[in-house]
Amino acid sequence: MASNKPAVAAPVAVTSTAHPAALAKSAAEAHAAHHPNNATAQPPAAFTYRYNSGFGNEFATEAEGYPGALPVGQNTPQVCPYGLYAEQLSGTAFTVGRSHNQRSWLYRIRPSVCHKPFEKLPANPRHVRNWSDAECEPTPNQLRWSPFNVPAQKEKVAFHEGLTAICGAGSPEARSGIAIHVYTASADMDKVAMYNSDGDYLIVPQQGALNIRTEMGLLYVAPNEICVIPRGIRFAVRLPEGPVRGYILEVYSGHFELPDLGPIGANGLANPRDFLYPMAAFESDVPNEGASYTVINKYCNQFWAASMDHSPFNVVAWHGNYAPYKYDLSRFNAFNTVTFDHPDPSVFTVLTCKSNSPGTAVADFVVFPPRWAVGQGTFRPPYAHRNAMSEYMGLIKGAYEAKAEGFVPGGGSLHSIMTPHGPDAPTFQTASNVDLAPVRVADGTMAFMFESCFMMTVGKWALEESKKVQNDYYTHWQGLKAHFDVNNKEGDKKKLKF
Ligand SMILES: O=C(O)Cc1cc(O)ccc1O
Ligand SMILES: [Fe+2]
Repeated sequence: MASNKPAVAAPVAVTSTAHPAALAKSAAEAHAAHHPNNATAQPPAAFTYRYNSGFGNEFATEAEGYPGALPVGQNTPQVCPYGLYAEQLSGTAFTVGRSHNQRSWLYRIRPSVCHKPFEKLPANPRHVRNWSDAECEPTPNQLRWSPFNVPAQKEKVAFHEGLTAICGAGSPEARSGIAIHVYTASADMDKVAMYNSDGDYLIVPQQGALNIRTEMGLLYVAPNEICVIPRGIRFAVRLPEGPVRGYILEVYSGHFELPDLGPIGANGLANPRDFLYPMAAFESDVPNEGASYTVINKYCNQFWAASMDHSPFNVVAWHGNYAPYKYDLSRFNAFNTVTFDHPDPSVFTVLTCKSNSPGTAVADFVVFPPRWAVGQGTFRPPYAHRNAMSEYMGLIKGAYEAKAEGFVPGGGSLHSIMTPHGPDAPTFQTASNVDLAPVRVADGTMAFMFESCFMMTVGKWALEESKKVQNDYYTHWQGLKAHFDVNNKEGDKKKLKF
């Protein structure tokens, strides 16, 4: 969350065509030694990625070559440096308390208002206008999806065209609820920008890196990294490595923040300094006069388009604490038991979007990273359970510790409120018999969960038309046999067979 101490963050990269991990070779090597699963790809040299670091910091940044583009000591001078326009982007109500207030000041070639009227785009069967529609199904069944197909290059599906709503609840109108999407794409957003009026997007690439141009600058986000594009910020996605697939968590209220650490102390889980924010960069390859740009807006879950005769990525300098950011999941500093029993998965929370009910999240983003398992006398995989929260899970790579098969990278599962689930029969069998030496678990794996207090319905396309729902999912638990023997009154363990 926003720090109470507004401090201008030190840049982590002044000029680089490289990923921050490549900033200092020795540092990168040291990192790689401790984070063996960090397979973050290097971005192409054609783009320059420059970041500041520190979650929720107050940043001040000017595009390279335009020193002094930020006004000094005031936000709205009579005439801004370089003849730029000053524009405020508010991420919270003006009057929100200082610790949670978010806004940025953008200094741009022309203000955002210079566009033609928006026109509504035709309805798309992969979108959901209203999660309470009769065709969205609330279901108490365990649901699992096989991976959605990634379009071929020649199909030319851009990121904004490949958005597919899976499940959700509530509405942007009421500023209450969430949506979970999958995206698949095979083409760059070319002269097209998008923004979401409905809420924040937390994007989890699963296949293929994303080059995301935002109003605040460029982000390179590879699988095993995530990014957050807050409400209203315009962005365009390019695909430097070809076709992509990934997941999106959208929250209709609030913003993501780091979870409180309680007794853990001042450090651990996702550390604030590992969050990277773009430095100012504007689009120089598009002439600002005579160019044609389309801006797509998701507004109350409907898509609209407006044209502009210049690039919306025309911010030469900005300052503030409302901006997109990225985070490398291999930096997650996991905590777990060093004695016994399986802790609740909240111990792996990367980011949370709080509701007004203390301790109950609109949505948590939780990961299951590679780590050591050392619990003694313990059934180590996730336990059988029924939850007061909804659990959507996805897999970036590898294999998830509670599921022997069927849950594959790019696939997903939904276990709704009070829907029973847990380790499948083969996992139970193996984990009940395994030797409890310290072992590495989930090496080469990254599973995640979007956990939410909302009771979600499932979109018609995701449930039926996609044909990706695994109808035999429930059978994976049917092999869980009763071991209780009514005649074994002494509870003699030796008589138990697993
Ligand atoms: O259902 C799941 O696999 C997610 C999960 C993991 C875990 O370690 C404990 C509880 C839980 O819901
Ligand atoms: Fe669960």
